[in-house]
Amino acid sequence: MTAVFTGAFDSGQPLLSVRNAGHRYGDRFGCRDVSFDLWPGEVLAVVGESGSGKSTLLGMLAQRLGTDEGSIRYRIDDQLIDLSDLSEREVRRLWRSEWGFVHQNPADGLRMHVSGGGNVGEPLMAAGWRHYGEIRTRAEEWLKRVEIPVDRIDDTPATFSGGMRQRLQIARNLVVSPKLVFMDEPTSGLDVSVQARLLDLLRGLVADLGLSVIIVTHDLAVARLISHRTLVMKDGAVIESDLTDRVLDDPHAEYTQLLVSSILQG
Ligand SMILES: Nc1ncnc2c1ncn2[C@@H]1O[C@H](COP(=O)(O)OP(=O)(O)OP(=O)(O)O)[C@@H](O)[C@H]1O
Repeated sequence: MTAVFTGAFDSGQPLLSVRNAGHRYGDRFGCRDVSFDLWPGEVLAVVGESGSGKSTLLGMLAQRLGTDEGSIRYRIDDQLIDLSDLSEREVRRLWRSEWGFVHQNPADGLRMHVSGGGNVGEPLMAAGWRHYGEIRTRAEEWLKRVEIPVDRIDDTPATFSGGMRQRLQIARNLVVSPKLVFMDEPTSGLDVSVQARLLDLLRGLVADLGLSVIIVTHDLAVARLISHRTLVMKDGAVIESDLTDRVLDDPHAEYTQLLVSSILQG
């Protein structure tokens, strides 16, 4: 079953607007001529085989890689602002209050020697929360929400299972109610049964919080389950993009047909 988009098209403007954007490594483009709009509450999957440019695109959107051509605009106070016009300080503010990034490897997004509760509480402190009791209460709520037993609150993620670590990383990202969350293969390091449970949880949270998400995955089943729309990449370019059901049930590009049929045969 695909996620059903009930998002806020009536909000007038997209949250993110990307036009002809590209990033170059030396004299070669890692991704090029990418254009799309992302709406509030919408989940966009970026799929394609290894080397197709998914990570480059995500890195560029998340301002970790430069935008060498085209533009990436983000809605701030009802205006679409070109992200390349923002200062580093303004981009840091977005990370503190409006953006999240869920890494494939939870260790890249967690502080492994800080307690589980501390990992969830830190972003709240960075956002200005000062009252210890309130921070702890909110951390407990989020541990429950991501199905981590609250009696593990003082344990470090180094003592958690892979699935628990990934759920903790999700809680750390979502506790400050971001608007836009980037996800880089968030389920791919996990066992299949753990993946299914995590995806289910993620899908529920994303819908409840009305998050906009850009999720990179090589797994079309993940795209099917969680995303409203899918971009298919090949050789750094977007070769097909549409509602996820349409792309997966009736792929137009020959490359997408191959991707889909290789999954069906696999
Ligand atoms: N740091 C880099 N320096 C030079 N070229 C790079 C660098 N990172 C990626 N590339 C090239 O950019 C292109 C896109 O790579 P990218 O990592 O974005 O693909 P991907 O779809 O994310 O692959 P994977 O699924 O394996 O992570 C590839 O040709 C790759 O070799």
